Amino acid sequence: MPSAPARTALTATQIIASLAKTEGWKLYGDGADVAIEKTYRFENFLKTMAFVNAIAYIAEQQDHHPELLLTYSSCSVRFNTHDVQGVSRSDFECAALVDALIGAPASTTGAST
Ligand SMILES: C[C@H](O)[C@H](O)[C@H]1CNC2=NC(N)=NC(=O)C2=N1
Repeated sequence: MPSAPARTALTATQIIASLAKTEGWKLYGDGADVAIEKTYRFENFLKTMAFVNAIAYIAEQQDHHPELLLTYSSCSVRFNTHDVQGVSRSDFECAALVDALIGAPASTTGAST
C-alpha cells in the first residue's frame, strides 16, 4: 500500500505507534495544537545554541519549523504540522534528523536527554 503524503495528519493510533519507535519524544498538547516534543540537555549555553543553529539549518532544508524553548542548558523541540493542525509523518522525519544531530557520543557533543 503506498504511504500517505508526508504532511497528512496522522491518527492518534498512528502517532502513539510512531512515538513508541522513538527515544524520548512525547505527545504534547491537544486538538489543533497537538505536537511531539523532546527536551535535550547540554553542558552550557554555547552548546545549546550550537544545537539550535543546527536545527535552524534542518528546518530550512526541510521547510518544516519546530517551536523551540531554550534555557542556558536545555532546548525543548516541538514539532507539529500547521498545515493540517496535527502531527504528520514530516514531524517524525524531522524529529529523527534532530536526534541524529546528537548521534555522536555525548562526550563530544556535551548533549544528554
Ligand atoms: C509555505 C510553507 O511551505 C509552509 O508554511 C510550511 C513552513 N514550515 C512549516 N512548519 C511546520 N512545523 N508546519 C508546517 O505546516 C509548515 N509549513
